[in-house]
Amino acid sequence: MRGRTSLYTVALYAVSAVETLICTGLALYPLHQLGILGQLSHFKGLIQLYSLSLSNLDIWLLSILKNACILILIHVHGTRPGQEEEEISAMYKKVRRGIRGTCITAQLLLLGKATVIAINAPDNLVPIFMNAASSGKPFVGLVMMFSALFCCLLCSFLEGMTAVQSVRRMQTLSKEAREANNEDVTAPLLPSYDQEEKGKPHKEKAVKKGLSASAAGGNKNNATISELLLLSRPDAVFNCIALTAGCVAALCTALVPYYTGLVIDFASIEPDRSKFVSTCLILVLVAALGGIFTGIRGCLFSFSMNRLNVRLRKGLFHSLVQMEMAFFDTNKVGDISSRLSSDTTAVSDQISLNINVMMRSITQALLVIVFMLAASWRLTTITFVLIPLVMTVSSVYGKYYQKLSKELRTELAEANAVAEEVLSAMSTVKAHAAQDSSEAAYHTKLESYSKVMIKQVLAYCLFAVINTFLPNALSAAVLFYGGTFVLEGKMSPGSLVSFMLYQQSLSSAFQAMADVYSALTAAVGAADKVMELIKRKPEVSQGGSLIPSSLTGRIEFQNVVFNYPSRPEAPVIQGLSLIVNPGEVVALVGPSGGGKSSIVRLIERFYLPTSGQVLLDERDIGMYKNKWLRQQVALVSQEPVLCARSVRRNIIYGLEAEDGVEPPSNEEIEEAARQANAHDFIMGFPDGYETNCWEKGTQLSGGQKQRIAIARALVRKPRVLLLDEATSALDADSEAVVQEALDRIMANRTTLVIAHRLSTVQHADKIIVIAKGVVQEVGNHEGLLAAGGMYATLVKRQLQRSGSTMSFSNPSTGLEASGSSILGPRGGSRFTSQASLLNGAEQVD
Ligand SMILES: Nc1ncnc2c1ncn2[C@@H]1O[C@H](COP(=O)(O)OP(=O)(O)OP(=O)(O)O)[C@@H](O)[C@H]1O
Repeated sequence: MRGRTSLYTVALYAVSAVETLICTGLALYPLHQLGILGQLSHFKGLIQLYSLSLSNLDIWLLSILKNACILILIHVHGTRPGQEEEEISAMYKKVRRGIRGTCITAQLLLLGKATVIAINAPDNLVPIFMNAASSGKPFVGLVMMFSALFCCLLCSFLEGMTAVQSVRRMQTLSKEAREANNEDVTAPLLPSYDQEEKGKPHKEKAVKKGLSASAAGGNKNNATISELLLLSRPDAVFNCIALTAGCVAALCTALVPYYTGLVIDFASIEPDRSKFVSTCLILVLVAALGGIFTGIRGCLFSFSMNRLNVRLRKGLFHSLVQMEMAFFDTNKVGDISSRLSSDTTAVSDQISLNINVMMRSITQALLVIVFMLAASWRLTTITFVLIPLVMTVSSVYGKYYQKLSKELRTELAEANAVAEEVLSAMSTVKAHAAQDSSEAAYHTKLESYSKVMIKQVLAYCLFAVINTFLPNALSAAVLFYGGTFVLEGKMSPGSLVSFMLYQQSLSSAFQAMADVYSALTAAVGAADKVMELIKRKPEVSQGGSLIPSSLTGRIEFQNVVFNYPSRPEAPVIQGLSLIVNPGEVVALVGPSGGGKSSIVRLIERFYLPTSGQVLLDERDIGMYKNKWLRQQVALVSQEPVLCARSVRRNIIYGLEAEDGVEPPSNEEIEEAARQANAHDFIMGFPDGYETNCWEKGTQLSGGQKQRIAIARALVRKPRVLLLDEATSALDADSEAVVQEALDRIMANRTTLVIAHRLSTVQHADKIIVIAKGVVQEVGNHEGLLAAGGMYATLVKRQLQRSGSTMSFSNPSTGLEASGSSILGPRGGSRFTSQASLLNGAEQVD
């Protein structure tokens, strides 16, 4: 941050210093050459020198005034303290406007001077400079004047850019400092490094939040056009060859008007048949070469465009799969997939296509300018006065278009998210007859999208109108002055025709550049989001490098405090300490929202605790190598997600050769499936283990999916098993089969079970009752019933709700319970009760 701020400020000072030096040199050197520098010490002499028509003193003065204005604006006006946020923001806006206004005024004055010289300067220049030249001194007055003009013009552009960026940066820092301090602070435009440092963590936090980071934390992750161009670096070879081909093609294009002019002169002004024929042949040859090299250039650029597209998608996908879970809590899947599909294509297409056009246009423009200067420097100057106008229109439009483009993508992503949500939950939509409201929601989103799209279309129309008018106006002006020069005998008709063709060629080059600029700025809108994601570092690291030779499976929570990053104000776990000994089966029960699943997520390291530690075998869980940890700690969740691939590949998900591990053998896969009660039904499929599960396992029942998920966990031979309501979504029959498998696999493993059903938890070695992120009770089923606390109440409520005839003997609560199905041994038939601890819990809460 500090570097960037310093860079802008340093760049501003550097450009101002260079400009002052060059302009001073170019203003004083001619006077020195003429031996009249001494007159500068007299005020009268200075006025006289300034009035010389080819003097550069006015440019020098203008440059000094401009630099002074910009620096004064930043230092004096900008350091005034503001009271309110709006005041400060308005002040920065004023300063930026002032800087822009100063630069534009200077640029207009410079262009005005160039026009006046081009129209009025006599052919023999000013005698005084002619005398200097004839006296043998190497001095060309006009060239120096144009150098001074060009230098001042260029520097004013650079100063404008750096100064505005500098002010923007300062505004962001000032805002961050205010937010960090949460108190009224003065808002100097040139912040101290202290302020920058204060703003830093705040901004980093904002960036970490996700897709909306740039809105909160400035433009750190914003892709700039130069960043987009850098993305093409790996294709540098192809681009270089394409560029060379483009240069040759541009040279050929630039030669066409030249030979056209000669053909006209040899046909009419100085008739010469043989020269006429040979020039025509050369013209055809030049045109043919131009065509061939244009083809080579286009082909190579298209090739690199496709490579870039693939590279972008790979980079983005790589970045996405590394993201921590909190990222997916705050970013919609629709938005993310839109980045991956349309935005990457937009970026790569726009970049390569526009690099192609940009290179061609720049080369073409440079060559054409040389030819134009050779044909007529006056007409060239007039042509160039109008160019900044076109550029200004393009830049203003570009910014607006970029904003609209970003808005449009966001609207589209939102509409897609709604559609995706509805389509992926079609059964729920139909079951609730929510088709109409779903359609209405989608229509609303589409309407907002259409509104932005209409704005974008109108913006494009306006730009097209202006962009078409300006080149034609330019042609008319050039034709007028060119015609006058021909009438005055200063130019041949052939040269005027050549010049007009050059000018058209230049116009098309600039037009293309303007188009490229606006298209690139549109690509920046898409690239902003893509680059933001590619560059984003995951908040939860991929883990350490520890791979111990054995693992007992002891889990310990040491005073863990946790809240979800997306809801920092809502504590989920508050000072939780618990120990699960190796081989123990521990059940977590408690009211809904109490934090049970969050405990499992912390063990899985989907999230990091806010404070405290989660230990596995007395070491912080983050120290273990991620891949190894995922094999040792297996999770079976309530709704297992199967992928559109074979049953076999679903079972060994994450253990394939591409994952960098030795894939399990067929025997191991089948053994895992047998233990999960899945082998028989899998073999019942026509293709057995090669049967495709289709997207999200749509062709399998809930129980079948769950058993494949259990096999998936078992094939890893985990030491720790996490069962997060693994049977709660199943019907009684499926639950029976799945529960039987679970009972079997729990043996000899540390198992943490979350269950709402009494049948699942009552035989656990230890039952931990969690409510509001705090351990309320710990004990076994009988002990907790006897204690008559929250667990006993939960059980009581459950039995009442289920209408069960079962009764517990519970002296303290007075509950009478019986029923062999519930009280049966572990591994036995313990699944007949459909009563839910959750139901009871809701009332307890
Ligand atoms: N991804 C998330 N982002 C933000 N808050 C969350 C997230 N997941 C859960 N929560 C919140 O954390 C709290 C604890 O949720 P958790 O899923 O751990 O409860 P639970 O005890 O497992 O509940 P249940 O028994 O209903 O599954 C709840 O208030 C919930 O709203």
